[in-house]
Amino acid sequence: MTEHPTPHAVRLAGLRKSYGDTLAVDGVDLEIAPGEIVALLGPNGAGKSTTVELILGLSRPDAGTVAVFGRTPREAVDDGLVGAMLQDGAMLEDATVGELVALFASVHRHPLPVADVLERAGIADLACRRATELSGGQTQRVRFALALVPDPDLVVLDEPTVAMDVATRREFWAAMRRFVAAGRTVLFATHYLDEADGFADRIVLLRDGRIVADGTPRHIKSIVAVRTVRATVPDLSADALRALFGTDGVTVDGDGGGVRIRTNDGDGVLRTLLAHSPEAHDIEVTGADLEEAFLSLTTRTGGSVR
Ligand SMILES: Nc1ncnc2c1ncn2[C@@H]1O[C@H](COP(=O)(O)OP(=O)(O)OP(=O)(O)O)[C@@H](O)[C@H]1O
Repeated sequence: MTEHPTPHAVRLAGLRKSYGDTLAVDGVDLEIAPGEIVALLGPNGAGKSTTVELILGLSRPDAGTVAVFGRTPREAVDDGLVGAMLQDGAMLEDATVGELVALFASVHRHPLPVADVLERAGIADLACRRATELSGGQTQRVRFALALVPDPDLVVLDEPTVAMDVATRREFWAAMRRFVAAGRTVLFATHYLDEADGFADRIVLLRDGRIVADGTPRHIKSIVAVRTVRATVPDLSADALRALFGTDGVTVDGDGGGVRIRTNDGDGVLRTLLAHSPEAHDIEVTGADLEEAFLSLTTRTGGSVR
């Protein structure tokens, strides 16, 4: 690992990027310390890929700055500090996997040995396969191998496990864990909440190009403290339920036959429900999982919940 004179692996300040009328990244400030494993989580169009591209220097911000280990993205990539795995990274169709890794290695100053890369990415058995003979999940793993070639201190991955089945996904994260054990920094964009929860030690939640939450998975869950209250409520109509609970931070689905209320205040909802519905029964209150927190955070109107 390279000794770095900066406390930040990644530092984004006031970052903005538009495409025409679309504000893809809208004032992002983010500092990632060396050794952190950070998930960029957000719905479609939240700005994850755009942020990743800016960090890698693949596009330039309209405003704000990007520093990677205190350097410009370009310098960091040229110095072999960054490995990237993008959603649509090019593959040479005529080359074998081994040849492709060797080709990548030939353009880096201090590459890992090809066999080492294949081993670390868990694809030694694919070395003689041509790119055209790979499944979607295998192609993803080859892209991961290419990201490891420079023996980078920072790995940036955009939706790395797309097209991987459950077993391949598990192997991928196991390979990733081995790779980061030496204190490397990882930033990955994902839709998969379970992956962010299971692999990252910090989740940065993006919505509409802005960071709406930033913290450990536990913190993300605690700041919204979402509870789901389910009940059969035969004596209240759907309208009456919405009138009772349809305030900020509470969503009501279903009707009296089977209602589901998502709220930050489970106790309050329960008290109100019992006060207004003597016939309410089959009441069940469940705690937040990250999916609930995510839905709550990404559908809430208004400001940030940092
Ligand atoms: N090259 C581009 N040209 C025009 N608009 C773009 C371009 N790239 C992204 N956008 C727009 O910018 C916004 C952010 O897109 P981005 O791909 O960064 O989001 P994302 O969170 O990665 O989404 P997804 O999960 O669907 O990949 C979207 O509204 C998208 O349509």
